Amino acid sequence: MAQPSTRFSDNYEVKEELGKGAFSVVRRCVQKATGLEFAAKIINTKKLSARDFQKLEREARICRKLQHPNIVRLHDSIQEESYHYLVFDL
Ligand SMILES: Nc1ncnc2c1ncn2[C@@H]1O[C@H](COP(=O)(O)OP(=O)(O)OP(=O)(O)O)[C@@H](O)[C@H]1O
Repeated sequence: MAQPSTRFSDNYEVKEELGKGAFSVVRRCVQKATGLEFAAKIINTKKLSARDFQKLEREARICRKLQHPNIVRLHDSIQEESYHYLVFDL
């Protein structure tokens, strides 16, 4: 049987909480391969309605396109079984 995907925890070490959003917790994380630090916005997708889930996908799609010195860059976007991880520059 296929193992559930653990792409986030395989690749990042989760550290302290940096802040909270309406549907998310933002935590500092360290990319294991590089030692680089990022801010991971961790969203419990089990609590989201279908509409909210669409909004989350839209947010990720838009963030991926944004390139501006005053806007944090979306580095990675990972969907696992119960959580979605948006990995931003810290
Ligand atoms: N890239 C980052 N670096 C450092 N801290 C961050 C970063 N992103 C978010 N935070 C912290 O997390 C808090 C919540 O993040 P953000 O404002 O993105 O959430 P939100 O848009 O309110 O959330 P939601 O999408 O759940 O409604 C911020 O106020 C800030 O303290």
